[in-house]
Amino acid sequence: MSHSRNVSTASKSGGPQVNIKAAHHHAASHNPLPAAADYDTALSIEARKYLKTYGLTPPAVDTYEKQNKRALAILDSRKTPIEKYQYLSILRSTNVHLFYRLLAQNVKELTPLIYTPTVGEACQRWSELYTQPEGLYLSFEDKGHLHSVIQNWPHHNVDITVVTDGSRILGLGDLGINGMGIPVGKLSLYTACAGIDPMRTLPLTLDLGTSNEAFRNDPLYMGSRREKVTAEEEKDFLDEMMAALTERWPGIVIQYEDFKNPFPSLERYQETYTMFNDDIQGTGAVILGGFINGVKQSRVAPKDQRAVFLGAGSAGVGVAKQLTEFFMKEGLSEEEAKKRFWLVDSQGLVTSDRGKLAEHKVYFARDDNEGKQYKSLEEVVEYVKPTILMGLSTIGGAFTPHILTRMAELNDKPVIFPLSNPSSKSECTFEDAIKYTKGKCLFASGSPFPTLHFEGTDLVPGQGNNMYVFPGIGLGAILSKAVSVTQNMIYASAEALSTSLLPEEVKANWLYPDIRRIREVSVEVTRGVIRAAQADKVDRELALRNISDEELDEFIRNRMYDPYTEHDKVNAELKDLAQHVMGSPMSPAGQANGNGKMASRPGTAEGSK
Ligand SMILES: NC(=O)c1ccc[n+]([C@@H]2O[C@H](COP(=O)([O-])OP(=O)(O)OC[C@H]3O[C@@H](n4cnc5c(N)ncnc54)[C@H](O)[C@@H]3O)[C@@H](O)[C@H]2O)c1
Ligand SMILES: O=C(O)C[C@H](O)C(=O)O
Ligand SMILES: [Mg+2]
Repeated sequence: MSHSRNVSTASKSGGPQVNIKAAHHHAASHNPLPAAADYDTALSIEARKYLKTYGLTPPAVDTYEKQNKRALAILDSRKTPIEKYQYLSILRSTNVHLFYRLLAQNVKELTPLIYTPTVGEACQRWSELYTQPEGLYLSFEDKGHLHSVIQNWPHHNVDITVVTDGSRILGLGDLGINGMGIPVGKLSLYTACAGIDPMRTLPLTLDLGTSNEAFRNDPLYMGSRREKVTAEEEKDFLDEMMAALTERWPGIVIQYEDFKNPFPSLERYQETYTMFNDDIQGTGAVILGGFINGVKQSRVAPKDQRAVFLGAGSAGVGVAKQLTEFFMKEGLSEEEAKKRFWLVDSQGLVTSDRGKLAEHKVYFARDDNEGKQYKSLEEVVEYVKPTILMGLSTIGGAFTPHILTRMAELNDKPVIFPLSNPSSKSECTFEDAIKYTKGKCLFASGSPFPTLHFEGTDLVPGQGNNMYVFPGIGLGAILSKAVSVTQNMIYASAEALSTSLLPEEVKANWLYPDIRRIREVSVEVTRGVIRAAQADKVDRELALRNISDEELDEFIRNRMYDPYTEHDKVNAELKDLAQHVMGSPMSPAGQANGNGKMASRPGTAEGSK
């Protein structure tokens, strides 16, 4: 991600410096997609003249501080989370650097607005609230021509895409093309958390029909009104899409997100493409990362753990598989390890004698139930007497006061992880978990909950959300130029996350590091992922093999997009350029070469990184 082709400008006293590369691109192509800072009020007067935007923004040159202050005040004046979400979306598309500067300074406060829980409502209302393009839509009708639709994406370089078919958006069901909020949101987190260049990301939503009848009948719905295509049709479509994406961008990393049944495509593509499934693998890794720290605190040995999972879907099975691998590394045989898990779905305890099971549930099906079937979670808890309760069921409130109380009777430190998103689907709140376990539980939830004052202390809830790992998995795959994303790379992300806590975070019994440190945490996760790629020999950036961990960390940091320092790096180039093109000091645009036209500017076109 060298920025050598960029140009930027700076105020003379070391004030804001603003990238004008994409502005040029924008002016040339009228690209309405997120573009850098074209009309940034922090642009110097010289830059505005150079860009011919002089006069199109208010005369004063803003500092970053003023911009932040103004944006936060506007945000504050918007009353509802969705209004704040809308303002932030507009900010991202009109001044991408300001958006990420704001996010960098307020990551804890703004993440719930750009991501879960607010993104859930944004998706439910996407077609109602739609105002601007933010990603690429591929329709089933485009089959046979996906390659040419993909050519329409206006940015020449893409490092990573997040793709959904909208069929299982958070715990909100099939939202069809309204699911676009998820790729957009996840990629914002990629930039905020791991410094992936926002101009090199592709939010991608597939319109393969929807099983959501209300949407199909909604006049405002912006997707096709067909029923969801068959699994076979979807497979053919995805085959074409994978080939077309990698044809245009050979190094692209492809993250699958929020597909109703993502197991077949993970199996089909994971060895031939640089791809992973975030709901199975990212979730598995993030929960393992927190769990490793939880085990240390609960002091229950793996062989004595008894984990009840409410929800046996992509996330439930993904997490159970990841914990199984951990138990095996801790000395259990595979058979012993998988016996530590009791999965419960909408039919009750998953047993091998209860009738035909979906393929992904077979591995964990119990065969020691002696013919008895357990339907409710309460029954299962009484039967199993678990040490761990995981929620990946999409059923808000499923961890009832009675169940939470029981968990505290059974354990000194019960692990209570209500992981379903958004907040309305969380199996319990932080407050209830603390109240009914009398403050004993080790807690993490998928969506954020506020700090709680309990018996004289402030308790901070852990957030077991895959946003702690997927940014580092993606960046690690990009920087190592991995040909595939291996299971060891996923596992390494969990280990790196678990060891990323500061001594004071460990002392405070946190399971996850402070989200405000996410960029540093992502450096550690990225390093772990790169080292695992090297061990598995799937890396193609061979020079990284022989450098020390410290050097690798430095390399990773240097490759991260930083909305503050981005422009420092290229500032010198602008000065050179200004002299080369127009003489110095810069003269107003339009007078540059005496004929009313700008001279051609070397190094400003996209496509040469
Ligand atoms: N915290 C995170 O990082 C994270 C990551 C991925 C998914 N999730 C959340 O996990 C939830 C599930 O995601 P998924 O991809 O596994 O979905 P999925 O549709 O694949 O699985 C849902 C599971 O819940 C079960 N279920 C539904 N109703 C139930 C009921 N009444 N009682 C018991 N089980 C019931 C289903 O049978 C199924 O096994 C979603 O809310 C999602 O937002 C959270
Ligand atoms: O999107 C999230 O916040 C986590 C996860 O990927 C989910 O599907 O819920
Ligand atoms: Mg997801």
